[in-house]
Amino acid sequence: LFTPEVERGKGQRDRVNKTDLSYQHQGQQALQTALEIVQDAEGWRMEMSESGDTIYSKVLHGNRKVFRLEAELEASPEELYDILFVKVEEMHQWNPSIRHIKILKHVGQETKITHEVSAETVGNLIGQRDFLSVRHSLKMQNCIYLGGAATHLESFPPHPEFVRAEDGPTCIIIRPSPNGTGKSRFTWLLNMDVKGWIPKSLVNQALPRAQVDFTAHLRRRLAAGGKKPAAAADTRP
Ligand SMILES: CC(C)CCC[C@@H](C)[C@H]1CC[C@H]2[C@@H]3CC=C4C[C@@H](O)CC[C@]4(C)[C@H]3CC[C@]12C
Repeated sequence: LFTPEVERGKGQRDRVNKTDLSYQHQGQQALQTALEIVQDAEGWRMEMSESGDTIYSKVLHGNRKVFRLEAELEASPEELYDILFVKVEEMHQWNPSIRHIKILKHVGQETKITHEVSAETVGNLIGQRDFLSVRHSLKMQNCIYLGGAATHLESFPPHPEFVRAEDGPTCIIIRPSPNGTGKSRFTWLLNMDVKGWIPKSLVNQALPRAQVDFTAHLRRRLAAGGKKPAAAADTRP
């Protein structure tokens, strides 16, 4: 792996205002920080490994436990970029862990501010959370990087209905699998502060579980191609 020079992303050349520049900077910074976590080889412990998918964990300074999923997916990096970044607003259609996801602001092609609401978990051990994040992408010749971190938007304060959690600094690295198979290597750093008063042991079980679920739903989405789930029947009289 190598660290891209995120400071000089194309977006930087767009004519943008101060706030937009600040969001671009936050996005680039999130990606940079997350890549540094992933690329530090020290201290990772294997949590689980099943049919080629592996989740590692590591405890960072300040006692935060982060999780790194490694998997191979049957799609090109471009296709995954399209599903995970361009069409991010469709994510709740194929991922039942997400109740709602909306782009609140576009900053150039590479940066967006998103609002996400997670679904109730089984038994509702961890209640619904909402997230306000800056999402940033960087496309290199082969690799595609997605970065993200919690952010603020004046026009979008925390909602009293939810506990606002913080996702990030987080990243996804998508690389083509070797030998031109058309598949991709997928690395996802989950670095989340779920907030609220929940036992750490519970959170540390829920997070790798969420990664396993996410990967399963993504695989189902890839197998279904562009097909949308059948629309609910119109029950109006
Ligand atoms: C355990 C409970 C509290 C949370 C479970 C839901 C988690 C797994 C959900 C909620 C919001 C989701 C994120 C929403 C948006 C994006 C941006 C996209 O480009 C890559 C996936 C990514 C980063 C999602 C990963 C999964 C995610 C973090």
